[in-house]
Amino acid sequence: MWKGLLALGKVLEPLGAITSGSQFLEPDGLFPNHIPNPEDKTAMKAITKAVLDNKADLGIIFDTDVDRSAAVDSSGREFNRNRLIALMSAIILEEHPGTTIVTDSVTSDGLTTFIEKELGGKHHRFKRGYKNVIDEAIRLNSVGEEAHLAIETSGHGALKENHWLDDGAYLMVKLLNKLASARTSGLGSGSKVLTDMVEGLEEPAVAVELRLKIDQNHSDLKGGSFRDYGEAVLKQLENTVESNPKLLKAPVNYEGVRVSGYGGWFLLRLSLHDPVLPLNIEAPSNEDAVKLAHDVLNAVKEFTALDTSALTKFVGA
Ligand SMILES: O=P(O)(O)OC[C@H]1O[C@H](O)[C@H](O)[C@@H](O)[C@@H]1O
Repeated sequence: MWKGLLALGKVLEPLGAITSGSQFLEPDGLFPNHIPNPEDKTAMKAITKAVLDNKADLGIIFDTDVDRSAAVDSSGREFNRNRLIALMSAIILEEHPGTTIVTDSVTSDGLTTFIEKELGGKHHRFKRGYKNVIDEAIRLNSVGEEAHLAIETSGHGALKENHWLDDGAYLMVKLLNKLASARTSGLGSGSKVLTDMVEGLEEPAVAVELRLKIDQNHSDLKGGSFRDYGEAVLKQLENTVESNPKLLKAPVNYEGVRVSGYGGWFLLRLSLHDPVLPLNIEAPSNEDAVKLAHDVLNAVKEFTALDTSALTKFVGA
């Protein structure tokens, strides 16, 4: 948070920005206001409210060490998760036409269509983890595929021009540059220029993440590791998907099991750090999301060390 203060004092105010509506600037390790995470709904609600209450042009939110960020436009629309990636892709693809955008694995199908069909770039959906996406972008460049942006739905992002530093503040500076140049070239003030850049992005009606815990002390692990157990769950799901004509496994996928069906998709994968299988589902309606969840539940329900209660609740809802 102190870096956020630094950004306000050293960058925004000398540039003439009015920052008086800013909030929660006092560092407090107990995080009394909300979880310091730009993916968190309460955090985004707080910044959105501040933007609307203060009639601000733009809201900017960071995590504590400023490597994750998100923004809010003057109408209260969020630039986080897929929308932030879409916006950053639009900016980077103006500067580097045709370049590859590297993202994490939980990005939406709509984002791929937007990057490839609307912006003329290439979407390389890789693995979760900021280090994974950055290393992959560096690797692509080293084998002759140009990539300038590596970014996660978590709000972590890195640019080639910024030496691949995982730097949420730099992403926000790119947005501010865009605002400033739009104003100078008479394209109007305020954040509309940014909002217009993501206009063609299709967003799902339903997007959920359910995190299914593996009980490491459960006898069903038979003394094995939670990773082995998680892999067995994924294998079982993969086999079930292959025998279900309504489901289609993603032809290119770098982690977990990603599947399309009922107009939406799901991804079940192992968490990077925890004994957890995060399940992301996106669908055009709640009914379709429940159908996808149902198919996952049916495939994994025999794994007794896996806590499927969140999934059962979602299916029953
Ligand atoms: O795999 P998960 O449990 O969802 O966690 C994934 C996240 O882990 C850490 O927080 C990393 O810094 C992020 O880059 C990553 O996205």
